[in-house]
Amino acid sequence: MGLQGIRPSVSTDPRNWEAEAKKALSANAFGYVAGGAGERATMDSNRAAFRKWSILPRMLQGNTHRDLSVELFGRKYPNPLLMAPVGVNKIFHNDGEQECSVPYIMSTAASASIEEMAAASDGHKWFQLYWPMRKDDDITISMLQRAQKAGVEVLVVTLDLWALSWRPADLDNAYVPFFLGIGDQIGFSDPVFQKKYQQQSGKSIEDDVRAAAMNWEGVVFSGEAHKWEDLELLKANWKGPIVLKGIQTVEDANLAVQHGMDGIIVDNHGGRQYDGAVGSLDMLPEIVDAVGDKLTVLFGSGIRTGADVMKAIALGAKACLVGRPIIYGLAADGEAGATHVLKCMLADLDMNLGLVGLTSCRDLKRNILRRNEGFLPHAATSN
Ligand SMILES: Cc1cc2nc3c(=O)[nH]c(=O)nc-3n(C[C@H](O)[C@H](O)[C@H](O)COP(=O)(O)O)c2cc1C
Ligand SMILES: O=C(O)C(=O)c1ccccc1
Repeated sequence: MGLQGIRPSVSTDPRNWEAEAKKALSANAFGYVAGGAGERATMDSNRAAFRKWSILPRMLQGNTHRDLSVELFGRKYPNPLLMAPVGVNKIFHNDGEQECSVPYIMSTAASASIEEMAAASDGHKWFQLYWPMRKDDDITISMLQRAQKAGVEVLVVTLDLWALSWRPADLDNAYVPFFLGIGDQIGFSDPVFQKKYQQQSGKSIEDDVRAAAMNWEGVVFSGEAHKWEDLELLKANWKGPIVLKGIQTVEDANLAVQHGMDGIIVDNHGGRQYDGAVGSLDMLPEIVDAVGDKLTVLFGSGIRTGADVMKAIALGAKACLVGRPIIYGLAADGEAGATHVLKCMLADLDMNLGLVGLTSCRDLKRNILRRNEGFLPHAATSN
């Protein structure tokens, strides 16, 4: 469209998306999406980690046509991007959850029920679990059964948010969207939760949505941590691949293998959960070296450009999760804006892959990268 003189309604430059979302959102909603834990040092490390690697471009490769497809858990995907699970989507735009050629990992904290999201999607379906404590195993099992019935193929279990972190932006704004009942639809529509809540409180959810929201948050973010052995419950109640989200060390990656997991997502929640930590991409190579031939390694946190995707895949990830950029697009222009951001990232990936001489995601190996020692070309920091 740019070549026909039509300016896009949302920028094509990944560095502008956050600012465009800021213009469109309330200060509370913007603080929630753009914010992170503590002084956001983990967020900065996530971006800086990409600058430690540079791509080696090759010429005269005859690679006019490129193939971005990848295979995950025995199924083919048209490209290596996945929409990261993102909760409370309704605070960013009324369109809430949306659909395009990139699979959407439905969040437990989504603004719609599992059944509604599944009905709106004709592609591969993934579901991300915020995992209730053992006293609420019946609710966990109910959510898994609903997801399975709705046609979900892959279960993603998020490990790094069993309690909400210290997030100064939200604390200063006194803003907790899910206490207002936003992002609680999966709980509110769950028959086992409904029954338990009625028995405990003598009330129905509609009687007092705020009280029900507090109760549901107590179920999913109780502040109590699970143990590795607890994964047996999920294995016994899920037919299909299970992927652990939030792995950042070789030790935990090895434990995921020992506990029979099918995949891991090397991801630190986009720096939203703990501060002063290592950049997610910094940990990818050694984790892939340890477990890459035993389970599927996916990557997330800090992905903004096609080059970022190339680096993560060259370092051994099979696909990449994109979080905030899609929400920024959603905020700026609803479903069209979210789709625009994804299309920009895919076009950037395709052109960049081609112009450095590659034909397919399968060509993305470590030998296309050079590690930058010492000088690092500017590490972008967030707002
Ligand atoms: C507003 C927002 C809500 C999120 N909600 C969830 C969620 O419900 N479940 C989850 O596993 N991760 C959640 N995440 C984390 C993302 O799935 C992902 O790990 C992170 O955004 C990746 O980093 P990036 O934003 O730098 O791409 C959320 C992230 C954001 C920005
Ligand atoms: O904000 C988040 O990072 C997140 O994962 C979340 C947690 C609870 C509700 C919505 C999103």
